[in-house]
Amino acid sequence: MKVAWAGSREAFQVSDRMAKLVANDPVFEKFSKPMLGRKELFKNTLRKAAYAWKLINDLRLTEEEAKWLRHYIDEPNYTDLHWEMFVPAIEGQGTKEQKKKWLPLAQTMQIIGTYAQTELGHGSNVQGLETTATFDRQTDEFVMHSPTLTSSKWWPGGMAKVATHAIVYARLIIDGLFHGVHGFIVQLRSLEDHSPLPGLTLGDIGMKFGHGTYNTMDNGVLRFDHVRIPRNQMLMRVSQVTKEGKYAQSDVPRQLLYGTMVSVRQTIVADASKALSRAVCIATRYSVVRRQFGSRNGGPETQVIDYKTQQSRLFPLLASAYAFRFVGEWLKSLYIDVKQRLEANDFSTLPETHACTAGLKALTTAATADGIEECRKLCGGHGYLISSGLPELFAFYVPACSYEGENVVMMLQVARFLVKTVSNLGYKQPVGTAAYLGRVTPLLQNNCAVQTAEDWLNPDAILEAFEARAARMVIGCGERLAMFENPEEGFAELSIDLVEASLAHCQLITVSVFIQKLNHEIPGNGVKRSLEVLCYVYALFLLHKHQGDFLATGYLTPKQASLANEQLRTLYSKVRPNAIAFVDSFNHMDHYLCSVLGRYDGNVYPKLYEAAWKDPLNDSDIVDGIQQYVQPILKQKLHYAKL
Ligand SMILES: CC/C=C\C/C=C\C/C=C\C/C=C\C=C\C(=O)SCCNC(=O)CCNC(=O)[C@H](O)C(C)(C)COP(=O)(O)OP(=O)(O)OC[C@H]1O[C@@H](n2cnc3c(N)ncnc32)[C@H](O)[C@@H]1OP(=O)(O)O
Ligand SMILES: Cc1cc2nc3c(=O)[nH]c(=O)nc-3n(C[C@H](O)[C@H](O)[C@H](O)COP(=O)(O)OP(=O)(O)OC[C@H]3O[C@@H](n4cnc5c(N)ncnc54)[C@H](O)[C@@H]3O)c2cc1C
Repeated sequence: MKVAWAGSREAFQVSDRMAKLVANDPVFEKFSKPMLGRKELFKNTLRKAAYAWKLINDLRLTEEEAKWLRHYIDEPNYTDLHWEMFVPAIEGQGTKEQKKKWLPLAQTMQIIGTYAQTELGHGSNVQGLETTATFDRQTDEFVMHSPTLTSSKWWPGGMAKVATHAIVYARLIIDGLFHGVHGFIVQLRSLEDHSPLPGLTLGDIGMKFGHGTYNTMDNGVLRFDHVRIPRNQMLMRVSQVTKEGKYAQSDVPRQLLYGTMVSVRQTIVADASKALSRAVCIATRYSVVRRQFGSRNGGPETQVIDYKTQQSRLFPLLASAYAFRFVGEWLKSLYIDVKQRLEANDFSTLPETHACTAGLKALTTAATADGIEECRKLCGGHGYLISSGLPELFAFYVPACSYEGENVVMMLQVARFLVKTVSNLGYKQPVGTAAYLGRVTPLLQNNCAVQTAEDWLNPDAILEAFEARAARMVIGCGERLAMFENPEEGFAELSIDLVEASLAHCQLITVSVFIQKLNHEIPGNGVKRSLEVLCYVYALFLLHKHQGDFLATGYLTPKQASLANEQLRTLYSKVRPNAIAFVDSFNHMDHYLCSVLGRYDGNVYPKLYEAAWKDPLNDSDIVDGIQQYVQPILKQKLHYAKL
């Protein structure tokens, strides 16, 4: 099961080796992080990042190994932006000459980059960005400027104190004419003494939600006061500006300017399963240790995992972790394919890839953020302690619902893709994840054939149910949209329904990828049979949660919906004996979990007791402030006390 989770034996070995390397190196200790102030926290992260870079070089780690190493260090920092956004932006949007000049510098970290797109006034609406890049023909330069307060770049990670360079997105102006938003490579700091270059205002945007997690990152603010950069620092794969000031667009679609976001959204989907599996591992292990009620004849109380209600909250999350792992893997292969096509100037699959990365990013991050919080509640009161590992994990994870495309905005992008697919149905056969929309007649006409709870243990029945629900919701939206004279007005008016239809489409993708994985990629019977149970749990849980959709579209009868729920209850009993094996298969080490409740050895209570004594308040019996502020209250005889 560990190999099935990792994707291959080799993938398991790489990840396992890097997890151990990090766990066994005292430099990467992280239990004390919550006690550090912001400056110490930040410096500590700089120290770890520098040490990690040394290890990567000394041990000659591969790119894959380096990624795992950074992952297990488990502290957001400037290197994330450098490797995941700055470098890919140059790779995807730079010309051959630009790549030749900038990539070697970036790949050896002689320069450190960030991705400066979002501004104080605009994040989602990229075309609304206000920073300007005005071409000056006399000097063959662009003049970068922040004309308003709201045009201040705001949020880019690593920008406040570390990055030496940034890809800055700005409106291109030539001879007073706007030519849309483009990316520019801008140097931010001196490579000698790290001071900000003239004309730039740089700073940190302030503390963020949680304590020891995202505050390790220096998210920054940046303002330009007429800063000049050479013309050849505009990323020119998509559009070019000549030294005469002529603007030209190549055959490459404009959307490629957004290509870095597609790449990172794919990574975020692949990472969702890491965060969810971590929370589920903690909650499952603790639910086996924790006992409440049910003692008979002085025997032990019931393990809380044996309560059906606990199972009904926990096991769908366990199943979701596996579903997200597999859909993340699938999306990665889709992305690798599109990347190769883009390099060869084949842009045909870009719209579908954009819809998949946007929609699955929204689906997986929302479910993971909610799932982590549910896991905290599944651990009762102790889940609220920092030492449970869950509050910090939640604080770290929850911004994923906003960054790299706010989730609702992303679902609306999926809706645009679906509406377009439906409106082209007459003359263009949909393919890939939208292929089912090419079979609308049977999907709209046939109803569910399930008659018993056992009938739900059938991948074909499940797939057809999810396809019919999505098709009916999408087609329904299409029909209602057609009633509007102005399609954009219609889209805005129906946006709530469109987001729900997009969610149905994305859930269909996750369910069908899970089934596909079982049918074609899991060898042997033992692992396959166990995963099958989780696959059914995932699908029937979604069906139960969204039964309103399935009933309202007329595909299911109330009786069939209730049979699905009956089957789900039975499935929970089948998950229970393997619950610990399922979470052990994630291969998460105690260092990575950073949770007293989720310890591999289950030794929760003594360690929880021990951890409490490490709190700085327990350094002495009488702490600073008691004599000054508490003793006087005790000693004074105040007015009301006399009455
Ligand atoms: C660094 C990360 C490391 C590891 C990952 C793990 C953890 C992450 C850790 C930390 C996070 C750190 C960094 C976070 C960074 C950021 O957040 S960077 C900023 C990200 N910003 C956004 O995501 C902005 C969201 N907005 C947009 O993407 C777009 O503007 C839009 C809302 C999608 C589209 O806007 P609009 O409606 O105005 O449309 P147009 O711009 O006119 O688009 C027209 C057509 O193009 C299609 N389109 C849009 N985007 C894309 C795309 N990316 N690829 C392909 N096609 C695209 C759009 O659908 C339209 O199509 P049409 O309808 O067919 O014409
Ligand atoms: C931790 C973190 C790290 C970040 N790192 C970076 C970085 O490195 N570089 C960078 O450039 N940016 C970064 N960002 C910024 C991030 O990309 C944006 O915050 C994100 O894209 C969301 O945009 P917004 O803040 O403008 O949200 P808004 O769009 O203002 O969202 C506010 C609300 O409006 C709704 N809304 C907006 N538009 C629509 C619409 N058309 N229809 C319906 N509802 C709508 C949204 O659903 C949401 O509920 C980071 C943000 C965070 C939190």
